[in-house]
Formats: sequence, C-alpha cells, structure tokens
Amino acid sequence: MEGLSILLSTWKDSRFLLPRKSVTMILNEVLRLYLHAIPGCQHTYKETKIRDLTIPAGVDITLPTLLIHHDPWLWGDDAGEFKPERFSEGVSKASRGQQQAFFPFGWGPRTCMGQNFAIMGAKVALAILLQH
Ligand code: HEM
Repeated sequence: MEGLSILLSTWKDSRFLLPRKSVTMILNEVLRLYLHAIPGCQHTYKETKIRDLTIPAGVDITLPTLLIHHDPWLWGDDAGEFKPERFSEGVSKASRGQQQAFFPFGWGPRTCMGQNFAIMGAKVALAILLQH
C-alpha cells in the first residue's frame, strides 16, 4: 500500500492528487483533536521508580491524552482548531519540541499493535471519500 497519493494518481484529474505528506498531516490532526479512544491504562505490580518519581505498587496509571493534545502551551492558542499545516515540519515543531506530547497510539512497549493497520485503513477511507 503506497498510500493515498498512489490511489488518487490513478485518477486522471491531477487536481485531486494529494501529496502523501499532506495526508499524514491531516491524519495527525484528526488523531490529535478528535481522539476518543480510551487511553491505555497501566498498573504497577511493584514499587516503580521513574526518574525522581516513586509510584507504589497497585496503582493504575493513565495519561490524559485529550487534555495534552489540546494544551495551548504545547500547540499554541489555536490548539482547538483543525489545522493540519501545524504538522508540516513534523510533530516536534508542532508541539514546541515536545515530540512525546503527541501519542494517539500510546508509547513504549505497550504501544498500539494496530497502529499501522489503523492508519492504512484511514488512508483508504479518505481516498474513497475524495474519489466520490
Ligand atoms: C485510530 C485507531 C486506533 C487508536 C487511536 C488506538 C489507540 C490505542 C492506544 C492509545 C492503546 C494503548 C497503548 C498504551 O497502553 O500505551 C492501544 C493499544 C492497543 N491497540 Fe490500538 N488503536 C487504534 C486502532 C487499533 C486497531 C485497528 C487494532 C487492531 C487491529 C488495535 C490493537 C491494539 C492492541 C492489541 C493494543 C494493546 C497493545 C498492548 O497492550 O500490548 N488498535 N491502541
């Protein structure tokens, strides 16, 4: 699967060619603003240290993805607006250098296993929508 640009390039009218980078920007912005997935929840089975933070055993930990994805300090005063162009120079530039502020699929060893499958499905859906 070569992504939306290939799918649409089979269409004769070049007005509908959407660069692959733009597709990524659009999907990133959708995942940033409208993520309704329940954030991953992890559990400490023993006392756990993360730098200078000590978390006792038996704690459920989750991150407020939606709040972080909407934080004006990270994303700017237009954090609530749909602006795919904010991702034109990558995630880091869009989020004041805080690459880890964007985590629609979680992070680390328990990151979403279906991430690539989900993105591919979204690209196909977008292509079908645009074709019609
Ligand atoms: C846009 C769509 C999706 C989003 C936003 C999403 C998001 C997430 C998030 C936030 C987690 C938790 C990660 C963590 O605990 O740090 C997760 C886990 C997981 N996701 Fe997804 N997901 C999506 C689609 C899918 C699809 C399509 C599949 C399967 C085909 C899938 C399979 C899984 C599995 C198996 C896990 C558990 C991984 C583990 O605990 O090791 N996800 N997903």
